[in-house]
Order: sequence, then structure tokens, then C-alpha cells
Amino acid sequence: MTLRLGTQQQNMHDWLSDSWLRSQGAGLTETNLPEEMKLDRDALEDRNFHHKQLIELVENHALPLFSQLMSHTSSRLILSDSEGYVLCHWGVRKYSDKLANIALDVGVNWLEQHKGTNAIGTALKAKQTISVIGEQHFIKQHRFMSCTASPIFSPSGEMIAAIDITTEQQQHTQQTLLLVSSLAQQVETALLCHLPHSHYRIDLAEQATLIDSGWQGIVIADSEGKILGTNAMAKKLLDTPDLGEDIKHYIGSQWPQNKALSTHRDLHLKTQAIKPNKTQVLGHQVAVRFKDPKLERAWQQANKVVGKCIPLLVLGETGVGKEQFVTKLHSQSKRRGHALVAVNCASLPADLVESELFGYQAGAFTGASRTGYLGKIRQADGGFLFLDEIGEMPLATQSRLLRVLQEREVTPVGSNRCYKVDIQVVAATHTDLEQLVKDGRFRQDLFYRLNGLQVTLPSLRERSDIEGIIHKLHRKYRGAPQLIEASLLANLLAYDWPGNLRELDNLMQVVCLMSECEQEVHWGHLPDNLQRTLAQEHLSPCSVTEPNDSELQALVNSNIIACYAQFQGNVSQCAKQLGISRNTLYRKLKALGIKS
Ligand SMILES: Nc1ncnc2c1ncn2[C@@H]1O[C@H](COP(=O)(O)OP(=O)(O)OP(=O)(O)O)[C@@H](O)[C@H]1O
Repeated sequence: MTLRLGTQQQNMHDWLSDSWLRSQGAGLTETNLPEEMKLDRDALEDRNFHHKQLIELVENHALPLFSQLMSHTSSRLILSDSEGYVLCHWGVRKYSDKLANIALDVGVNWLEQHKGTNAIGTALKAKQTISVIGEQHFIKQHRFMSCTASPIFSPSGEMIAAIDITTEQQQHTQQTLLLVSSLAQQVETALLCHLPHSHYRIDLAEQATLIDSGWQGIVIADSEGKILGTNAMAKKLLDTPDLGEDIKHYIGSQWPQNKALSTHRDLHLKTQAIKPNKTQVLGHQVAVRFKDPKLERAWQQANKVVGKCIPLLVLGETGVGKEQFVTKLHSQSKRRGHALVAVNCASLPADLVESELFGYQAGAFTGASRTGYLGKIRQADGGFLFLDEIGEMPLATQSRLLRVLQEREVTPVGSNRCYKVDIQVVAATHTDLEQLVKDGRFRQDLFYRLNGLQVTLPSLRERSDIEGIIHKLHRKYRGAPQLIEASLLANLLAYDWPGNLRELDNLMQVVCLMSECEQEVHWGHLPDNLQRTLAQEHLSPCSVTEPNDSELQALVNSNIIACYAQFQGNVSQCAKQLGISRNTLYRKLKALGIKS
């Protein structure tokens, strides 16, 4: 705590004047709103993906407390990465619009050199919790707000992010400083507990009353008692133990004891077993990324082949997220330092396909640029060539592409020189390529070339994590915390989603806009067409009682009701117990008149 709050109180004027000097040194002026440095959508998605686990931990460990204490005020909780890019923010929507006017928005960089003295940038620079109140902001237009930010450190001590609370100036209190430090600490503790192979958490303090205070020391150990990580307080109490050392050297050979609470020398100890967690971190990698087993299998398989440069063919209905899947693969691969060049084979003009893909020599044809053109394949050298909608590629181009894939070299249009390329080819389509081959519209030899490994991404209706996705998108688009009406949720879960993630994403964006400032999203917020579709399904004869075997059906119904009661309304557990899908269970419950 002392470390985190640092010396802001004592050296108030030093840090502030230093920061103002740095702002001036960066060429900023107080009266001009600086030009913003903003990530494009894809780059922001990549960063958010990279920090997926951190964002989840902030949502689970910092957001609830923030919402409880601050959600009624004009305030926002903001998370930036260590490079100052805002990744996410939560809180009152109205205030978010006001902050968007000064570009305190996702994807924008708030380092001091871009925005002058401000809590996020200055806390990242100073590596400690900083409050920048009203007039202390360097830029005049920022002075209506007060911000407090604290850096977040990974278990290995690397600064990975900053968490910030921004309020209207008059609403800023000293407690905010304490709150933000505490939120950062909660997230750091959660990161510690998610270390791979973590098995035991040992809390320690000099006084028993401090054990559960949030300011205790924490040591994480594996199943054999080897230390995997510690927080700053544990480092202090145990005199900086080495990672990999046996915890017994520090807290006695009796450990672990049968009882959770114990003492050793002057320390009070509490030992707990950590439940294996699905999202434990492996460096920057997340061991399990997708909750849906089919998608997770596709992801694991795809990762294996892209490491080996084997062509990957990604299949799936339109809107299932094929492009995003490939973007993520690229960002996790060894080739991420090189380009991901996407070619939409459906929208390539037929007469330009060749020059687009293979490039051309200067002056190769009328209208060609004087300097020539490298072409998509050579642009992708060292990286990924993503051939989207491959089923739409004209036959003539298919044979040239085949040659490139076989020879791994390109001859630009109008040239007789070959250029070697090193590319990872990934193709995607929502069409049935094998059928196209049978119909003679797709070359069989090219199909086999592209089909090193084939993965099929599941449609949204097949996915077991659809409820989680609905809530994730709801969190993404809503302003303040908000509920989803249970019957609406049940219907969304039972819907077929022909447009898959694209349709769900658009819908959640619309309903969040329609339900702005309301506490609950309900039917009335749905667009008319979807209301009609869902209502038809709702009224459709989802009969619970089979007419010719009513006794048996009554038994089935009472079994469903008993099971539902036994699991206290937990649909997932109940469906598992009954051996039916969650969607089927929702339909059955609806037909039984039970609100789930
Ligand atoms: N994991 C995800 N979570 C939420 N929304 C997503 C996710 N993946 C994709 N989407 C949404 O679905 C839209 C479609 O994604 P994407 O373009 O990757 O699908 P696709 O399968 O390539 O579609 P098509 O076959 O039509 O080209 C995206 O713009 C995004 O809005």
C-alpha cells in the first residue's frame, strides 16, 4: 500500500511540475486539444484479445466494487494497457459521451506525451497511484474532470496496465485514491491466483486481523509447495523469497497442515487450495480460450498447423467469426511481427485478380502504376496470406494460385522474374468447397493444396457458450450495469441465429442503445422483425404433453420440474442432469410456464 501510493503526498509539487515540464517538452500547449493517437478497430481488438484475461479479472474483481460505490455518480472506471491505450471503460453512459468529446475513449492513447499531465499517463510514468485533480491537468479542456490511476503489475513485476477512476471535478474525494489502489491490488491478487500450476494460496500477516483485510501478504505455491509468485507484502514479510524455492523454508516444515489457520514464528498463516481455473495464464498465452468445446478444438488444432506452415482451411457459416478467428491466430503466431494480408476473393475485380495477387512490373499494362505493384502475396511475405471467400475465386486464377502454393514463388504480371515467398496460407469459405469441386467450379488440386488442415467453426446455435457471449456483448455495449429480462434471454438462447455472431453482435448493439438509461433490457427493446420472429417461436406449439402418451409426458414434466428445483434454477446443471441441451430445456420450461 505504502509502495503503491508512493510519495505523491510529500512531493506533490515535484511530480506535478515535472509532469508539466514533460508535457511542454513534448510540444503540447495548454489551450490546444492535442491531436489524438487512436488504434483502428482491428488493432484495438487485437489488444483486447491479448489482454482478455486481464479484462475479465477487472470485470470480476474491480468492477463490482466500483459499481457499488460509484455507479450513481458521473464516473467511469477505465482500463488502459501499459502503453497508455484505453482498452475498456465502464460506468454511467452519459458521462462516457462527455469524456468521448475529449477523446477519453477506447483505443485512444493517454500517455503524457500525447495528452499532457493526466492520471493514466502520469501514473504509468511514475509507476505509482496518482490523482490529477481538475486544474492540475495540463490541457485546459481536461480540467473539468478529476482522475486517479494506479498501475497494475504482473506477478513477475512487469507493469502491464493502469486502472483509473475518472469523475466530475467536484465529486472527487480522497477516498478515490484509496479505492483505486485497492482495485489495482485486487486485480494483481487475482492475476497471482491464476498463475499456471497454482495449487495453494498462503495468506500471511503479522496480526491475525489483517489476514483477510486485502492488505495481507500472499504467496502462491504449486502442489509440491514450490513458490510460484508473491505479492509485494509477502515479499516484505518473507524478505523477498526466491521463486521455485520450497515454501517450507519460510513458513515451517509442518506446512501444509490439516487446519487452514496456523502460525509460524511471528506470522499468522492461512492456507487455501486453489481450484483449477480454466483461464490460467501461460506467460501471455491463455491455456483455454474458448468455452465451447468445438471451437476450442478448432483453435488448438489450427494453432498447431500454423506453427508448421501447413495450409489451413477455415469453414463455417457466414458470420461465425472466421475472419476474427484468423486474426487471432495470426496475433498469437510466430509470424505476428509480419503482415496479415487479407484478400477477399469474392470482391476482387475479375480482370485485376492476377495483378492484385501477384503484383505487376512497372508499366506492365495501360493504367498500371509507374512504380509497379508488389501484390498481396509478396506483401504477405513472412506473415499470413488470408484468402477469404476462396470459393468465389475464378478458375483461371485458381491455377496460378496453385502454382504459387506449389512453388512458393511469384511471377509478377509483365515480368519474367520469380520471387520466393514464405507465407502461411489460410483460406476461408462459407460454401461447400467439396461440392464446388464435384460441380467442376473449383480445382480439385487446389482444394487439396489448401486443405492441409480443415477446421469448421460451429454456428452460434450449436455453441454451448452462447449465454456467455450474450452477456459479454451486453457488457460491451451497455452503459451502466443493467439486467436482461429472463424470458427475453431464454428466447434469445432458443433462437436459431441464421446470421450467427454478426447478427447477435448487431442486435446487442441495437438493444443496448434502445434501452439506454433503463435498468432492464426487455422485449420492447428488440427490433420489430426479431420481436415477430421470436414471438412466433414463443407461440409455436412447443407442446410439453404428447397427446398420445400423456402419462409418460406428465412424468417427464414432473422430472424436469423436480430437477430444476433441485439445482435451484441453474439451467446448465439441470440440462446436464437431464441429458438434454440447454436450449431444449429452456423450451420445455417455457412451455411449462416456468420463468427461467
Ligand atoms: N468472438 C466474437 N464475439 C462477438 N462478436 C464476434 C466474435 N467474432 C465475430 N464477431 C462479430 O461477427 C462479425 C462477423 O465476424 P467475421 O467477419 O469474423 O465472420 P465470418 O465468419 O468471417 O463472416 P463471413 O463468412 O460473412 O465473411 C464481426 O464483425 C463481429 O461483429
